[in-house]
Order: sequence, then C-alpha cells, then structure tokens
Amino acid sequence: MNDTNQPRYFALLPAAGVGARMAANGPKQYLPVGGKPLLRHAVDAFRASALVAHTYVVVSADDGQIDGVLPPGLDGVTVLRCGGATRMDTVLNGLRALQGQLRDTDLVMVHDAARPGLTPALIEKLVHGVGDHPAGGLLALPVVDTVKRSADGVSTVPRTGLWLAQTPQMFSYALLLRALGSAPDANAITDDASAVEMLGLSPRLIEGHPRNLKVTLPADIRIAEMYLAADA
Ligand SMILES: Nc1ccn([C@@H]2O[C@H](COP(=O)(O)OP(=O)(O)OP(=O)(O)O)[C@@H](O)[C@H]2O)c(=O)n1
Ligand SMILES: C[C@](O)(CO)[C@H](O)COP(=O)(O)O
Repeated sequence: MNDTNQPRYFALLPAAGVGARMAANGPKQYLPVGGKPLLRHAVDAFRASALVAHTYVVVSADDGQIDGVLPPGLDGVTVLRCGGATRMDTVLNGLRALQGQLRDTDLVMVHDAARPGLTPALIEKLVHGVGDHPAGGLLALPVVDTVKRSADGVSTVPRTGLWLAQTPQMFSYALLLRALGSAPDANAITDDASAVEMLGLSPRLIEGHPRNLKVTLPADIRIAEMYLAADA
C-alpha cells in the first residue's frame, strides 16, 4: 500500500461566531480561558496530536484579532478568512476553500473553536472509534438526566437512546462537502452530522467526555477552567 492509500486526517475549526449568548465585549473565541485565548486550546490539542496532518481555522473576513492568537507561520496551522453567517456556512466556506488541496477520501474533523477541553486522547478515540465507517462519526455524550419537554404543558421524554452531540465530528471530505452543500436550511443545521443524516446515513456516536463542553454561557468559562487546571 502506498502513501495515497493511507487515511489523512485534517482539523477544521469554525471560529467566526459572535458569541451572542456569552454577551461579552467581543467574540468569545478570544476570551481568556485558563491563561490563553479560548480558541488556542483546541488548536493546540490538534497540533499536539500525531494523527492530524494540518489544522485549518475559519474566521470572518474582517477578523482583527486572529493574528495575535495564531501568528502567521504557526507550525501546522492555516487561517482561512471566509467565515459565514451561520456555523454551517462557515464550515462549508472552509471546505470549499480547500478544494484542490484535500482529497475526497481525506478525513476532516470539524471542531468548535469554543470547546477548549479537547485532548489528543479524545481525538484518537474518535479516529479509532469511527474507523472506516462510511458515514463518519462524532463525539457525543449519553443523556444522563431526566428530559422534559415544555410545549403545550410539560411532559417527560424517554432518555433511552438520546445523546448530546459534541465535536469533533469526522467525515470524509467528499461526504461532508456533499452533505453541507445539499442541506436545505443553514439555520436549521446546528451540527455537521445532521447534514450527513439528511442524506439517509447514520454517523457513528463515540462517547466523548464532559471536559469537552462547549463554552456557550458565561458560567461555562469556570467549568472549562476547572478541567484545564486539572491537566496542569
Ligand atoms: N457564523 C458562525 C457561527 C458560529 N461559528 C462557530 O461555531 C462554533 C459553535 O458555535 P456557537 O457556540 O453557537 O458560537 P457562537 O455562534 O459564537 O455563539 P452564539 O450562538 O451564542 O452567538 C463556534 O466555534 C463559533 O465560532 C462560526 O464559525 N460561524
Ligand atoms: C456543533 C455543536 O457544538 C454540537 O453540540 C452544536 O450543535 C453547536 O450548536 P449551537 O446551537 O450553536 O450551540
């Protein structure tokens, strides 16, 4: 088997959000968390993984802070300035920018810039757990609480079979490009796997870890810092 038959793994980090729910004075990916900008933690996890060939970070065209966080020329990292209006648009724009550079069979791990607790061990767990499953897969956590639905009154939703999606979410380049490119509504698609599911495919769920939480609300910063401090 020659080199072209070996799977190649790439990371793609959407980092063009505004952090509305964080309500900070600027995009949350630049907030200091555990001693460095939020975005830098996930980038460093991919840089530290021997499996990952290269990491792409997608920011807004008018982002004025990224050079201070990921200096041009940083080993193993390329910044793409083509973020979109939604997370899905940002990922799709990034994938399209890589046309001609990535092969159809390359495996792309899409990871939120806002999840600082990722580790090389979790990356490895995802890669080995998904293996060569054609529909790819993602880290996720089984739901452990009782789930309520509030619509017309309150009811309890059986939690059997329910999982909370995390990232990274890993698919072949060709599949992810096709799935996101044909997805009907960018606002309705909150993760990459749902676009793949709309093609009738079932991505594999690999159990992640609570430390891989998404920093969404102000209180999440303290929780993320607790996990990061435990590593130090
Ligand atoms: N137009 C967008 C929206 C989101 N993201 C990225 O998608 C990830 C997960 O999204 P989320 O937590 O929703 O981030 P924000 O969109 O920034 O937050 P909010 O929804 O509270 O505005 C983040 O890394 C965020 O930067 C992106 O690249 N482009
Ligand atoms: C991709 C994601 O982090 C998986 O949980 C999530 O779907 C992002 O969605 P959000 O609605 O922007 O938090």
